[in-house]
Amino acid sequence: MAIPQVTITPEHGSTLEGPQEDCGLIMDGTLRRTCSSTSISSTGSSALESEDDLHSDSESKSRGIVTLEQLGNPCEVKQWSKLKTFVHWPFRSSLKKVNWVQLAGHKGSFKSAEGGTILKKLSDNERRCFEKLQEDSLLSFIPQYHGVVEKDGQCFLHMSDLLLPFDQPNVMDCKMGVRTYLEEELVRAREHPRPREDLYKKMVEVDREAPTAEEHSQVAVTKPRYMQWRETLSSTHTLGYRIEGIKKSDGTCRTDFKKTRLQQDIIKVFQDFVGGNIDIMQSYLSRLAEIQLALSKSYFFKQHEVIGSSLLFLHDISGKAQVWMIDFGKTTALAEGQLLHNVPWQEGNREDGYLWGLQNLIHTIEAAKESYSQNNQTVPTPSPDF
Ligand SMILES: Nc1ncnc2c1ncn2[C@@H]1O[C@H](COP(=O)(O)OP(=O)(O)OP(=O)(O)O)[C@@H](O)[C@H]1O
Ligand SMILES: O=P(O)(O)O[C@@H]1[C@H](O)[C@H](O)[C@@H](OP(=O)(O)O)[C@H](OP(=O)(O)O)[C@H]1O
Repeated sequence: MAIPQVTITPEHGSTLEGPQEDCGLIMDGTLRRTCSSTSISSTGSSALESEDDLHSDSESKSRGIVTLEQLGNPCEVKQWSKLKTFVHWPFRSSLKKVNWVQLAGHKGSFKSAEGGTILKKLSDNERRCFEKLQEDSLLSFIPQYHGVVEKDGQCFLHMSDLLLPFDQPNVMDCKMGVRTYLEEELVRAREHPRPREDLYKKMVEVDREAPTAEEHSQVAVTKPRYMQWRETLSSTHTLGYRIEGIKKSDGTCRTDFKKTRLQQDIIKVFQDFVGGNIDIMQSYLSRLAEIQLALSKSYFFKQHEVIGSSLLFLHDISGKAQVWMIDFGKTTALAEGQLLHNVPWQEGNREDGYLWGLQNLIHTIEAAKESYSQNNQTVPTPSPDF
């Protein structure tokens, strides 16, 4: 059976503000990570699966509202702890389509499953993280994990859909840390540079002057070079986090944050995201404080270089607001030692600046809350008696 294709469609009523990226494209459903291509050597702690397998110039990123095809039957869902081997997923031939929001990541990575769950293309590295996290203090802050399912040689991580409890959710993806590439990607690019034309194109789309003369002549840049450029252009370097995308309940979605770097600009974006709702800002702050506490207790966190992971913010009109930790595809175990996550990165120390970024993110939201309250203080109406 052919792998179902995923189609991105603009949701009814969506308006495209500013330079939108990709909202409304037909996605290439080609599987990037198959069971075989994702297997990492048994000795490997490496999160860097063969770079050639992991990307192709024809693939692109998902930015917005997607329609997921629905696979499977909830009866087959098994708890991860009971799962000894991959579950063979009972794909059905009649597939329903489900509207969903995917603000970042690779196109075609997700499928919908029944019972409020989703399937994400397997990366063995992410699977290992989910398995280890089942025993960790971070468990309450990650999607519920139901194991790996397999069909026709293609494997998926099965997890809860965090959008499910929300009615027309507002969603924001914040990529955490001061660095978005693994140290091993850097080493590899140095040893075997593989300049990429697609990354060059993405770079000149934003800034024609960004590539060096050599890169211009090659019409290509290496991935670490591209990733470092993205980090300095956005707030990743200066604040330790960056906004990747926002989808609001009115259907609008924005992913044009590549140049959003200054705290004052992020504050405006955040205030707009929450519609100036102070209670929601406070709920987000409380949840981030809980995450901060859980991180301080987490054995997993101390032991892993957390790269490219995001905090997913969700709220809706009912006032419900949650933050979840997602995307452990590039979260890599240390062979020895522990990380602090709040000291500067120098090549070799594997620090990722996650905690520093989280602290800055909390400060930014506090500042957003304060400035909103100051600017919108209700002046008491003078009593007619005076
Ligand atoms: N469990 C979930 N529930 C709801 N939405 C999710 C969930 N996991 C991911 N998403 C959505 O999908 C998007 C991409 O997720 P994720 O970062 O895990 O994908 P990825 O392909 O690993 O990304 P990247 O290529 O940047 O590493 C998120 O921004 C979010 O909108
Ligand atoms: O956000 P942009 O500007 O589109 O750039 C992409 C982004 O940094 C992704 O995180 C990265 O995937 P990984 O995190 O999986 O490395 C991807 O690399 P890729 O093209 O090699 O997939 C980049 O192209």
